[in-house]
Amino acid sequence: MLTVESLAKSYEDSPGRRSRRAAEGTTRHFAVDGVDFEVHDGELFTLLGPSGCGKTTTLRSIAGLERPTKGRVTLGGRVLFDAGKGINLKANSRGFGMVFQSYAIWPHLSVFKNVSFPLEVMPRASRPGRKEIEERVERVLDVIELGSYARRPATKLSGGQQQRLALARALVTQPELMLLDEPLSNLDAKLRETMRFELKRLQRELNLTAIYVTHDQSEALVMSNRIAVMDKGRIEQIGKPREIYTRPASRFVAEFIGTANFIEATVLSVTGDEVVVDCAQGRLVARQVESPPAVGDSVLVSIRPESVDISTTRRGDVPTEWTGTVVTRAFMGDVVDHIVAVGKQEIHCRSNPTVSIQPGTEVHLSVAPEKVTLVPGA
Ligand SMILES: Nc1ncnc2c1ncn2[C@@H]1O[C@H](COP(=O)(O)OP(=O)(O)OP(=O)(O)O)[C@@H](O)[C@H]1O
Repeated sequence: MLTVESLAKSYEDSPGRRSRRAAEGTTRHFAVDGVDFEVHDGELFTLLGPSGCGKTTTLRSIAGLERPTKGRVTLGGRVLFDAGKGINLKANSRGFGMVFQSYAIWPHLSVFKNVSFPLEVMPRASRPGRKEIEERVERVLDVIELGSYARRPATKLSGGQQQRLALARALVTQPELMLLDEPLSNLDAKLRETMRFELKRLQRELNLTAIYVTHDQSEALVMSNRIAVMDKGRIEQIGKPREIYTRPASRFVAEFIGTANFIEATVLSVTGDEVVVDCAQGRLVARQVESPPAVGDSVLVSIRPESVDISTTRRGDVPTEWTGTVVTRAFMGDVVDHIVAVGKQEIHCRSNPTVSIQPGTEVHLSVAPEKVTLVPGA
């Protein structure tokens, strides 16, 4: 539906930055540096990455609020921006609904008026009639479950309700694409979690196509159909949440998406999809279906804490089993973490709270081959 090709946006350096980078012979820096992706119909597509990685600049470029330096943006075949051809449609003619971090509802208007306003200010030719405006506002308020608050001043809503109101205001214009920039970041932790599910439900029920910007990896994993992980103005990996989590394409992605144990290793043998590597802890067996490495390659092994099985008894029937000593244990309600010293490396294990082993105890760690990820380019 939406296609973004070779998108780049550079800014003139600030004086401080300019003097730091004088030796590089440039006075510009790229906030977005060659980004390509497609967003499919009905999909919630997330741009995820640390602060300053270029998420917002990418979103604003798609919205028409920034003029990109290079690239092309099309929506259903319609060219919105093309640097080469000098095409740059105005933001208000791109047909997008937008919800930003500061959801800025209009405090002097009622809930109803906040939602009807975007329709009332439409150009006369496309503006719906009074009755249709009323119907559309009522329908949207019902969908976001604020129907009974229609006459209330917008300021007399809770934070979460105000956030939903901001969403309703964007939805009422029936946009082809919703652009959401950290829309939940001003809410407290508990409400943010509830709103994640609400937003996801709405997106699914209304079959909305949306681009969602966040730096919060758990938010991205819960809500997205697909995620693009960004770093330094570029996309590191695009994939479904599970793929990104279980098969990170780089160390950056593995580190950014949750915690992982990283182990340097060398490939000993490759038989079909079974890869045996040698690391400081001993042998480790991995099942690498996609692009297996070659014998002798240096690789980085990534193992999620919840993929490490911890036990006080030796299993003996598993391909990878290490012996170590519990260093610390932390109870976190729904899970228990153990840090185990295996030789010189500490391995982070996460299990259900029924497992609780005293520090100092000798334990055996095992990992199923399909839970071992060999990160390329290590
Ligand atoms: N108007 C501007 N002038 C100069 N540099 C800018 C401008 N806007 C953004 N930048 C720089 O571009 C880079 C990317 O910024 P951007 O806001 O896109 O990042 P982000 O990933 O959305 O970060 P955050 O999560 O903190 O909002 C940063 O280094 C930022 O300082």
